[in-house]
Amino acid sequence: MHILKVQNLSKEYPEFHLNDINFTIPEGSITGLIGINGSGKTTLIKIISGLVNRNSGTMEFKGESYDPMLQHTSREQIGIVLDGGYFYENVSVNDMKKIYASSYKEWDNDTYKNLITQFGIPANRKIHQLSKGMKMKFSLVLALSHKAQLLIMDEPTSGLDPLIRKQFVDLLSEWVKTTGGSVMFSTHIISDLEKAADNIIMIHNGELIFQEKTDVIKEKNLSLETLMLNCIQGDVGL
Ligand SMILES: Nc1ncnc2c1ncn2[C@@H]1O[C@H](COP(=O)(O)OP(=O)(O)OP(=O)(O)O)[C@@H](O)[C@H]1O
Repeated sequence: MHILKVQNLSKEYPEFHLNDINFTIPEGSITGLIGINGSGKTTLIKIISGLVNRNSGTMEFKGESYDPMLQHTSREQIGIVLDGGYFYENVSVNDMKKIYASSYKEWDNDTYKNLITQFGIPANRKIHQLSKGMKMKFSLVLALSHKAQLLIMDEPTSGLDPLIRKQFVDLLSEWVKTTGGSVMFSTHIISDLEKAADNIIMIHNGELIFQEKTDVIKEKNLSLETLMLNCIQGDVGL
C-alpha cells in the first residue's frame, strides 16, 4: 500500500517547468528525493505541502483524493519540515510550540516533551538563539508531535554536523519502525540516504528520472552519486 500517490503533477514558473511528475510513497518506508541544485525538489515538496499551487495533476493520501490547498484534515496528518523552518524568531521555543500546537487537533504533548528532552532543545531559549542544528531538530520534534503519518522534509540534514545527522536519521528510522509512518526527504547528502532510505526518487530539470528501491540500485552496483553525474551528462535513467 502507498500513503501518497502523485499523478501528472505539473508546475509552470516562467523559467522552470516541473513536468508531469508521477510517483508513490509506500507506507512504512523512507523515500529519498535527489537531484542537483534547481532540479525542482523544493517546488515538488512545497506543492505536496500546500505551500505552492500546482498547475495540474492529482494526489491521493491514503487512497483518497487529496488537495493540500483545500483539505486541512489530511494536511494535519502530514508533517512538514522545511529548510530554515518557518518560525517567529523572537519567541521562545516553548511559546513557539504553543502557537504551533494550537493549530493541530491531535497534538501529543507527551511525545513533544520526550523528544525535546531527548534532543536537548532548551525550551526557554528564543528561536533566533538556537543553532541551525537545534532549529532543524525543533522542526522535526514539532512535526512528530501532531501524530503525522507522513513526514515530508526539504533538506533536513543540510548544515548539520555528522553526529546530529546520525541522530536525526536514526530517529526517523526508529519513528518509521515503531509507528508505521512514512517519510520523504530531499537531500544532497547521499550517504544519509544510502543508510536510511528504502526508495529513491531522482528528478532532473523538472522531470522524474526514476523511482527505485535502494536495494535494487545497490544490486546493480550503482552509486547514487554516479547516477546523478550520469544524469547531468545526459545519460538519464537507471
Ligand atoms: N517562486 C518562484 N518563481 C519562479 N521560479 C521559481 C520559484 N521558485 C523556484 N523557482 C525556480 O524553480 C526551479 C527549481 O527550484 P527548486 O528550489 O525547486 O530546486 P531544488 O531542486 O530544490 O534546488 P536546490 O537543490 O538548489 O535547493 C529553479 O530554477 C528556481 O529558480
